[in-house]
Formats: sequence, C-alpha cells, structure tokens
Amino acid sequence: MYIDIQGLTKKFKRGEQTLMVLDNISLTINQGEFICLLGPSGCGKTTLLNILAGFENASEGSVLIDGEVVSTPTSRYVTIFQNYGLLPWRNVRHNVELGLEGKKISKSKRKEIAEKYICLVGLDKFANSNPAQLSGGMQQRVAIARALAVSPDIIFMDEPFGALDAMTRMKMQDEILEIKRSQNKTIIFVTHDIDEAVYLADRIIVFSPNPGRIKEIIQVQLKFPRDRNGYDFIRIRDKVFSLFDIH
Ligand SMILES: Nc1ncnc2c1ncn2[C@@H]1O[C@H](COP(=O)(O)OP(=O)(O)OP(=O)(O)O)[C@@H](O)[C@H]1O
Repeated sequence: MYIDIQGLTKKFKRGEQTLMVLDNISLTINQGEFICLLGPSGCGKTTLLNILAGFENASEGSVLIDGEVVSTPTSRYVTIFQNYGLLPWRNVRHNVELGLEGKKISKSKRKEIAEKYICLVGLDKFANSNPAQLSGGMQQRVAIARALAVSPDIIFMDEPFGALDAMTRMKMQDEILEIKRSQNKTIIFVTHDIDEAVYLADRIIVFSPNPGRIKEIIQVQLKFPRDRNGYDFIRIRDKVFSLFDIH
C-alpha cells in the first residue's frame, strides 16, 4: 500500500456554521495505480485531492504517503489543474523548466530535461512558443511536461481535460495513459465524467455528496486500450450510471 487514507474527515467553517465536506474517508492506493475520483459537483473531490497533495489539512483522520504523514506539498507529488497554470510571459521550454529552477540543477541540464519532456508530449516544434500561441490541448501538454520534468512519484490531476473539446479530450486521455504506462506513475485523477473514468481508471472511487462519502469502489479490469463502444465498457459505464440514479 502506497497511499493510506484512514478515517479522513474535512470540515470548513462558514461563518457560524461548520460544513462537513468529507466524512470518514478510508482508502488505500497502490503504487502505479490510476485512480479516478468521480462524483457530482461539490462532493469534495478537489478537497480530497488538496489534502493528499498537502495543500489542505484533514480535520480528522490521517493520510500517509509512502509511510510518511502528508503535511505540506513536495515536489515528489505534483498537481495538474484544469486551467493549466502556465506563465503567459514564458515560452514553453521556460514553463517546463519552472519546477526545476528551485533545484540544484545546472542551466544546461535543466534545458536538456525540459526538452526531453517537451518531446515526450509531442511539442518539440513549439518549445519557443508562448502559451497564448497554443491550443488548449497543447497548453495542457505543456503542463503535463512540466509536471513530469520534476520526476514526481504521484501526479494529481484535477479535471485536467475539463476545458478541452471532446476530440482533444479523447486524445489527451490516450496520451496520459501512455505516459502512465511508460513512466509508471501513480495517478489520482478527479473527474465528473463517467466515460472518462471508465476509460482511464484501474479503480473508480465513486462519491456521494453532502457530506462527501465513498459510495462504491469499482475495479475496472478491462485491458488497454479500451474500446469505448465495447460490451464490457458499456456494462461498467451503466453500472456507474446506476449509482448516480441517471437514466
Ligand atoms: N476553502 C474552503 N472554505 C469553505 N468551503 C469550501 C472550501 N473549499 C471547498 N469548500 C466547499 O466544500 C465543498 C466541496 O468542494 P470541492 O471543490 O472539494 O468539490 P468537488 O467535488 O471537487 O466539486 P467540483 O466537481 O464542482 O469541482 C463545496 O461545498 C465547497 O463550497
């Protein structure tokens, strides 16, 4: 077991009131797993991700990663957000180098690492372009290259493809699966798209809201690449749909 969440509860103060956002979440995740956190808006997916990444503290319970208590963000884990988080005044290469700048790495080595990951995400021709010159999908690839450049053990992704059109989104899903396969990362991926979860995940953690609780954990044992129209895919998708009472 790599990530160990036990009895995690999160409450936020809202004026006089206390809002319970996560209620008694217990979950263990293995190294190299692709986990999707799936649930309706407001069920606490982002809050859980933020706690795992060290941006927020739990109110009760514990989170251990690789045997250590999570208290602050570290470069062993990186988060990729929906809005890419690129610096508009920096070109692609300098954006990808960003996470390496605080480390004791020479300028030439930094450049070499950045170029390696820019190639990996297929943007070698755009290394000198600024983010505004790139499409949304390309910008998200830059964010992925930047995340990979620091050699994280875990990648947290918060609806990373939410702003992309359907075709680009499917392409990016294939790319992230390929990156996961070749780099053997542990990926925790927040989405409220059921198809996306079934396409990507080894396990889907389905949440119910108010307060956020784990409703069910679904193991997706389909081989990759998955056929979005295959019988087994649709069977699992229908099972997840039924958990949300969507007809
Ligand atoms: N810092 C905060 N202070 C107060 N309330 C918060 C804070 N952060 C989140 N919340 C509340 O916690 C609840 C869960 O929010 P969260 O963003 O984790 O949900 P989510 O499942 O990721 O939703 P979405 O899919 O819409 O992003 C919401 O009601 C939100 O308003």
